[in-house]
This record gives sequence, C-alpha cells and structure tokens, in this order.
Amino acid sequence: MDIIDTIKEQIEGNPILLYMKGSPNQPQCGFSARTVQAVMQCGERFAYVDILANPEIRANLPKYANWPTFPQLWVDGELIGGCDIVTEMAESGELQTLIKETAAAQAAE
Ligand SMILES: N[C@@H](CCC(=O)N[C@@H](CS)C(=O)NCC(=O)O)C(=O)O
Ligand code: FES
Repeated sequence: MDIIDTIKEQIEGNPILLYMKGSPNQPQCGFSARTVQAVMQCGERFAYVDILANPEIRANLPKYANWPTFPQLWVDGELIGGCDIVTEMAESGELQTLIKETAAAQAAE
C-alpha cells in the first residue's frame, strides 16, 4: 500500500492516535514522553505509532500533516498538535474534555 494511504487508514481508523518516538511505556524522546503522559492521564484507550520503527511514516507524515515534528496527536481525523499544544491543553483541562468526548462517542457507535 502507498504510504499516504497507510497514514490515512491509521488516522481514519483510530479516533485517538498518537504518533510518537518510542512507545507509551518507553518513550524515546522527552517531547514524546511529556505528550504521552498527558494523553495517558485522560484515562482512555488510544492508539499509537512508533515513528522510529516506521521510518517511512516519519519521512512522509510531516508533509501530509503540514506539521514538521513529532509527536503528533490526532483526534477524530484532525491534527491537534505536538508537545507544546497538548501539554497546554492538558493544563487547561481542554485535553481531558476532548479525549473523554471522543472515547464516549466511539463507545456509543
Ligand atoms: N515544539 C515541538 C517539539 C517537538 C520537536 O521539536 N520534535 C523534533 C525532535 S524529537 C522532531 O520531531 N524532529 C523531526 C524528526 O525527528 O523526525 C512540539 O511542541 O511538539
Ligand atoms: S529525539 Fe532529540 S529532541 Fe526528540
């Protein structure tokens, strides 16, 4: 499959999706560590892709997303942002609301 199709499929198939370096239990960069921590604190299930293990995604997602760096949090098919945005949203409580609403909508499907 074309790498862009793979990316689209991941984004469309996973309402809460984090592209990160490493895994939630073993993040390989401080930015990914802080971001995954914020997402985990919301207490809902989420998908992740380790871009260090997927160099093609690392090379192509920034163009597709129009966002140059990792991590990238995608919710409901939309890019929310990276570490700065996600941690700010966690501090304001906005992230919890967004994640909870998305998880509840998915459960109701
Ligand atoms: N300010 C960024 C920090 C993230 C960042 O600078 N990421 C870099 C270093 S981990 C990156 O993804 N570089 C491109 C790459 O490694 O492919 C954010 O809010 O997410
Ligand atoms: S891997 Fe060096 S800053 Fe993220």
